[in-house]
Amino acid sequence: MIAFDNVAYSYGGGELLSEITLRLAPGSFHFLTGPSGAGKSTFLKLCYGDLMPSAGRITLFDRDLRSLSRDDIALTRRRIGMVQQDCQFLDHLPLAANVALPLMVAGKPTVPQDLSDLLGWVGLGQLADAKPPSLSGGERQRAALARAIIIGPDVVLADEPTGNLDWEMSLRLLTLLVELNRMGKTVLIATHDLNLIRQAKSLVASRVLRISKRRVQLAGADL
Ligand SMILES: Nc1ncnc2c1ncn2[C@@H]1O[C@H](COP(=O)(O)OP(=O)(O)OP(=O)(O)O)[C@@H](O)[C@H]1O
Repeated sequence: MIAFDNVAYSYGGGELLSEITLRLAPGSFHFLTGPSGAGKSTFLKLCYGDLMPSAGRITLFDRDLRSLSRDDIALTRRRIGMVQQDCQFLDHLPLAANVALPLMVAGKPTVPQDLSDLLGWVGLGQLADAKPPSLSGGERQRAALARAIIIGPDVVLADEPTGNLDWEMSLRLLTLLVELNRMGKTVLIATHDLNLIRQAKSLVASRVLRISKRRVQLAGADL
């Protein structure tokens, strides 16, 4: 689904990520952890085709990222839902319109019942008409998740989705991501919150990737 073969990445100075070889299998659930500045967001951007590797090969849905045109990358991204660290919204549009935006961009119709079901699923049914500035951090994150999945991606990438949330809201968000995984979606969550990772172990069979010394490796049972 997403495969890295001996991938390296550099923003121009020394290598930030080196010799990364891994596969995210369909239906798998991964955490990505590591200290601040280790390259978690960078890794997700590589998975999203937002950055090109400096060396090695990234394959998205069996196609080499380098061989994809801009249009191909845009199409490929419809199969990958990304929840950004600082989820941005169009503040003048109601929440429902913000969540439905990817459909509009993709030239697909918005089915009101589907949109309403999705907002209900993330617990924002009552806030469909609210403007983004009035939302709490947890509401924004759940809105960002709804927006990331409205187009029906196969993969969901989430960058520190619980970064500013209290524990109860973090668990709620984690539960939604676990439910998505049970629906068959491949999930990758970048987080420095080891408690969240420990909590997830009772909910889902997950693997933990850790960035250490520029490499991405499977973490052991020492978390
Ligand atoms: N566009 C960029 N240009 C140059 N350097 C960058 C750029 N984006 C990130 N970096 C640097 O790359 C390193 C890794 O950043 P990244 O955001 O991927 O780390 P992270 O593990 O997600 O950190 P955090 O947990 O703090 O979000 C940092 O030192 C950062 O300053």
